[in-house]
Amino acid sequence: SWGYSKANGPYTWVSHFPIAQGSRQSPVDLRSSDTRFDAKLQPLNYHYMPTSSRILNNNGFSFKLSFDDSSDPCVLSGGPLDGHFRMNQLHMHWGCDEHAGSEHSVDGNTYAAELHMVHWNSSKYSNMQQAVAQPDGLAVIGVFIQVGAEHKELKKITDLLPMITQQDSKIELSGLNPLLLLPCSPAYWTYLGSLTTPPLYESVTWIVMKEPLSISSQQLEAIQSLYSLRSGKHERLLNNYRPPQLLAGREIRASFK
Ligand SMILES: O=C(Nc1cc(S(=O)(=O)[N+](=O)[O-])cc([N+](=O)[O-])c1O)Nc1c(F)c(F)c(F)c(F)c1F
Ligand SMILES: [Zn+2]
Repeated sequence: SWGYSKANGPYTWVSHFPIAQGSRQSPVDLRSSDTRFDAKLQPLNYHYMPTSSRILNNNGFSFKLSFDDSSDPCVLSGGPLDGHFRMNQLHMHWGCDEHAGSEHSVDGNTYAAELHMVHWNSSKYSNMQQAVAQPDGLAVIGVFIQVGAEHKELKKITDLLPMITQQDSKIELSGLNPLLLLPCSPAYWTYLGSLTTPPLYESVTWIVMKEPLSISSQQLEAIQSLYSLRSGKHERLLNNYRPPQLLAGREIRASFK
């Protein structure tokens, strides 16, 4: 199946997922020459509260936190969005060194990692599975991550990663507050794009926060070590980020000047 190695990585995905060459693929380079300040963009509106979740090592080389979105859900609205979007899960993309690992880039600059908070359109659809392939089905908040001071809230996740190094292992985590995973500044870019992993559905309204979060180098190592521990031997570390795709005439709007 697909992955991130030479044999099954991003440049091979088109053979099983032809939409990989579609006209609204993600990620993209957020080039200032392609972005336009849009004064009509509303502020983002989060109704996020501490919630219970489960961390799953979903394929041996990444992890995702699934939220129980049946009880009091974490809901996103405002910004470029019509209606309410319920948070379904969050996960990360990263690389081998601290200067590459994010999926989006800013004028060609990449960060150590990128956090994705995946929400589905609960105003129009009844569950994630129904929404995931619809053009207005998903909203994903992307948050850049750089190495610096330790991040207390992300520590609740990075401290648990050594316990889920085996594929399909999972662990409960309650009391994570997604609000604390967002940067202080409300500034964001938004554009219409896709999932960045197969099946690459063109169903995502992307909202990429301008201000990065900082995590400690120990926290980044805990994230990066998820892969090498799985294979037992100290294999080359993994990159699980897709390279930038063609903007193909799309506009990127900025909520800030
Ligand atoms: O865990 C993942 N889940 C996931 C990703 C996206 S996404 O990355 O396409 N996205 O849009 O954020 C969208 C949805 N979704 O439900 O919509 C997802 O469930 N994907 C994932 C993965 F399977 C890997 F093998 C890997 F190495 C990695 F880094 C990953 F991020
Ligand atoms: Zn992602």
